[in-house]
Amino acid sequence: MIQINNLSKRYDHSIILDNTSITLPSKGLICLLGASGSGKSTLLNMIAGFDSQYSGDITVWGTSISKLNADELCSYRRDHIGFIFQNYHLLSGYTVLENILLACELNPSSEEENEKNAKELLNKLGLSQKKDAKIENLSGGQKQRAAIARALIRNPHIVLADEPTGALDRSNSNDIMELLKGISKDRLVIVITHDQKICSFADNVIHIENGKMIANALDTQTDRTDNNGLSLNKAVKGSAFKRGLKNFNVHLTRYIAVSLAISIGILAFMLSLSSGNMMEKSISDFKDKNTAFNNGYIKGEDDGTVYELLNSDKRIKNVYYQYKITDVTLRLGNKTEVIAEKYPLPKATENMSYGVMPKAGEQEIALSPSLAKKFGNDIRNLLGKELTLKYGEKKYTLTISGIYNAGYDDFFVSSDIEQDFYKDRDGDKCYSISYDVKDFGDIVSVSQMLADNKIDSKTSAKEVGALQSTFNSLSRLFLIVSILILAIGLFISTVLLIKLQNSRYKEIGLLSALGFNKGTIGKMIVSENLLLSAMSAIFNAVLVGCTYFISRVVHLEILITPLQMLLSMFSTGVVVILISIIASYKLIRTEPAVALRK
Ligand SMILES: Nc1ncnc2c1ncn2[C@@H]1O[C@H](COP(=O)(O)OP(=O)(O)OP(=O)(O)O)[C@@H](O)[C@H]1O
Repeated sequence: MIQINNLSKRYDHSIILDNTSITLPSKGLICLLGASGSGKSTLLNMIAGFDSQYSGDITVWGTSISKLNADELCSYRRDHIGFIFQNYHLLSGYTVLENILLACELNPSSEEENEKNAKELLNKLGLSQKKDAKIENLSGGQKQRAAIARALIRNPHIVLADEPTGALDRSNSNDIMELLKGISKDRLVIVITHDQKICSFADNVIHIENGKMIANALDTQTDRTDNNGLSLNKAVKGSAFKRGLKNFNVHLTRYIAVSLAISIGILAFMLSLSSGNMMEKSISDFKDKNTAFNNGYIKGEDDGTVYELLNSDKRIKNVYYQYKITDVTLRLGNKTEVIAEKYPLPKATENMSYGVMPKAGEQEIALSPSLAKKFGNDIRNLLGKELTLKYGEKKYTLTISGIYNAGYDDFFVSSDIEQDFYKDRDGDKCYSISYDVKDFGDIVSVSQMLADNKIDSKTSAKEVGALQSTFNSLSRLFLIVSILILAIGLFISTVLLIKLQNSRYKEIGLLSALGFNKGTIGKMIVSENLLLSAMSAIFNAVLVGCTYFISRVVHLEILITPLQMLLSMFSTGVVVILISIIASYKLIRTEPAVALRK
């Protein structure tokens, strides 16, 4: 027996039900009639325990459901209520059988037993042929039967049907009503309808008019004994992850689109960060080719001023005066050449034909092509060969490290050997000054400082400056484009996720109506979000891998370090989780009645 006492319901300022009372029997078919907007669905929602925002009291078999907490209401809905929705509320992407079994997921009985019951019910309803058909491929009448099967599968004591025949033709309507009439023999069935002909099936009719429930005398005498209290079993744990996985499969296409959009955005962003790596690679290539890249050369005599200026600058090291030297003998194999006069020359601006400039500490020498030819016709073959250099009393064994472009007989040795040449020249007039810049990044600024002091130095500052400015502009451009791609990716995926979640209010409302509590629904959505995040991270890894592979094939210097790869995957996962939390926050918090109305 259901006792409704002094029930009032208002939405904002409009009163829907106005301090109205009625007692309903435990068995029989009751039709609920009333004008559109009179509050029929509102009343049904309150009896079903979807909506508990009202004043007054609803007592079902001696238990006031108005006083139940959210979890108890879930148990009540799950164990006692079968609800047939006006618009079926069946889940697309799921089969007929899966839709029906959804109501059994929180059932303690075994999966086999539930499936057996579902199949028997489908048989009775003439839907056994369609059990494996996707719900969206069914006709209106078939959908309504599937919805009835879902409402009956747990053999509820109260069946509430909101216009179950609204979308059906007369013959289908009659079939459905016959069915509901049949099951009302041992339970209470309340049917909302606008159709007077449907009322001919009813044992009683309740009218809702001006916020009041009006009925002919209802026979409730026979079920006084049923008022011993509702049995409210503890919530049975459903596998939120299993449900999340199933949902993930159903919405897979949209989830793939979201994952791709985010992964591409983050990949673009990571690539722009990798432009720093490209810069470093180009600098190291430049250094390999031009080993005298940090050397500076200032021609002319000095009274100590320039020397002091260079030595006092922390960015500069290895400052020394250079002098003209004479009578240098070079010997390779059985060939000897004498250089009568050798003037110091700038190293950083020399172009190398083969090999590299001599490096300090390596005992190396570079020759001009005309000098090299005197030791062998194939000058390239000379690289790596050992040569003896004699200057005064000094004798050195040096390896030929390179051949540089010059039209006369000349050579370069590394700064340490060169300084050794000049050991006893203190007091002589210098020809030039040599210095090294410690850091690559300071080459341009040191040249600028010397220019500001009206000192003309020969360095690789122009090349280095050009390299840096090209890279700076490229990196800036790359960063802007990648931020744009990232923003577009984030925007698209957020919109897709919000749209997807908005389309799911009915599904969440339905689960709630079937007795899934907020915690389980929340866990289900979180599981989906985690799966989406994992999928996006994997997509991102695959995209990074493909980009890396393509860059190798087409010889593009795109460098992504393993750490950046991990970071890219990790940030993709985190971004997806954040967006999904934002997109599903409202969804998880929405009350079932509100969710079902959306
Ligand atoms: N969540 C809500 N917020 C505000 N107003 C609401 C809400 N739900 C229902 N209403 C209003 O309450 C009134 C009763 O709605 P209800 O759906 O119960 O009517 P009904 O009798 O079932 O109508 P119909 O026969 O057209 O389905 C309507 O005016 C409706 O606009």
